[in-house]
Amino acid sequence: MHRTMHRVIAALAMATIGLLVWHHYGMERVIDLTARPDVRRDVMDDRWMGGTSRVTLERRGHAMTMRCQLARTIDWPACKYQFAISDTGAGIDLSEFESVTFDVSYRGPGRRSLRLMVLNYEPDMSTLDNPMSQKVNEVEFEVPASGIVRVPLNVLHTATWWIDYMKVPLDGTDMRIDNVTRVELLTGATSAGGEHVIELRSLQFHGKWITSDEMYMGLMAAWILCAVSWPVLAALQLRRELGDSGRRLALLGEINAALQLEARELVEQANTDPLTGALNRQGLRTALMSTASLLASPMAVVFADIDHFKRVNDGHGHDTGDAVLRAFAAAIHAEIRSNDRLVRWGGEEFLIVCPATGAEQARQLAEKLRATLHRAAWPAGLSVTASFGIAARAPDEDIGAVIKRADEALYAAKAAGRDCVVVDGATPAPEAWAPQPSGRHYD
Ligand SMILES: Nc1nc2c(ncn2[C@@H]2O[C@H](COP(=O)(O)OP(=O)(O)OP(=O)(O)O)[C@@H](O)[C@H]2O)c(=O)[nH]1
Repeated sequence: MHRTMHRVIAALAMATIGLLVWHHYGMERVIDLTARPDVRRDVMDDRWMGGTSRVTLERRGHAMTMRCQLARTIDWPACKYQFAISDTGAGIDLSEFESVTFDVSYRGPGRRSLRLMVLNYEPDMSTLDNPMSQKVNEVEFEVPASGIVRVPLNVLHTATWWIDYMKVPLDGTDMRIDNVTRVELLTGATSAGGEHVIELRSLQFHGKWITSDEMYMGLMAAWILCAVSWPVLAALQLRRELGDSGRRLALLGEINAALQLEARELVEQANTDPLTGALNRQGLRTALMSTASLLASPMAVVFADIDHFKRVNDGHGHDTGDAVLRAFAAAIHAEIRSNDRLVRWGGEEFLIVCPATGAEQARQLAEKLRATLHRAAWPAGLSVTASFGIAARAPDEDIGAVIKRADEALYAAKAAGRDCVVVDGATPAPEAWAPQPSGRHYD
């Protein structure tokens, strides 16, 4: 943003300098009365006022030559060029013009002077039926024998004879050239009698397309706008940046939350057996490390192993075997407490870690599970039983050692004929030798 503003200021500075130079040396607007097709050009002598001067006109292209036999037989004898711009009262605005130039040659007796009259139509005092009612602004100036004369327009003044004639109040006597309908160039007021030959090659009004005042006002407005807009733009930029960083923060928050969720899911996946949803060995390790109460005495471990599971796979296919494993884990999960942990130890072998549980309680749990398996409905109409080995943890005993003892008890249960519960170091409960349940069994 700052770079943009610097560029704007540099551009504005260059535009300012360029405009000032251009305004000073160029930007010129010219109205050429000797060339404009809508201007009627003519000459006139003083016979209409009772004088006896005589005038003739020769034209050569845009150049005009007025031959005037000036006769001083009246008070104000004169010959003149007349440039009629408008007969309707709708003239041209010369108020923004600065000067008028005459490319002229003058041959004649006495002083070489000319009078410029600029007639301004002002609706509050001028009427179309009386040409004299237009305000007469005039100035008299010396001219060389031949050359260009430049007359500044601000030396024009309202003719006193016209003010007298029109009886204009004081506040209406200011020089105005904002609605010029006629321009006249006359012989001087005191020109000597005799022949005056005046060749006029051009009569041009010069001004600028933009007045100095307009230009300075415009430049000032541009600089003020620039100065005011700087802090406003800076504030807007700041707001946009704040909004952007807010949005970035929100996005980062969302990404963070998604990553956390993903990380949680990954941890869960790493700790869970995908087939049964039970913990895997890594899951048990994590649970033991994060939940100290799991090992609080008394605690027991129950090993459960599906009997003759190989026959399920062999007889009904691996998919049915998987379904049995899922149903087995679900049946056990439904029976254990929420603070017990079910772990798939491998294959068809499961471990139940039971905190705050003694050997007898664990045995009762295993019996309950055994009965549940008997009652459960299994895929493909199968009957599924399991053998259970139990070990209770001695104070300060390593968990690995407890699991090993439970495994040995399980081995004993298998050896004892399966579908029974064996407690490590204890005589298996009488139910361990209970008769086989009815229904299909793989023996
Ligand atoms: N469908 C399926 N079978 C599995 C999976 N993991 C292990 N098994 C099978 O489980 C069977 C285990 O067989 P064994 O170790 O002989 O045990 P068993 O047939 O249950 O016999 P006992 O334990 O002595 O009653 C093997 O055939 C393994 O292929 C599993 O994820 N899905």
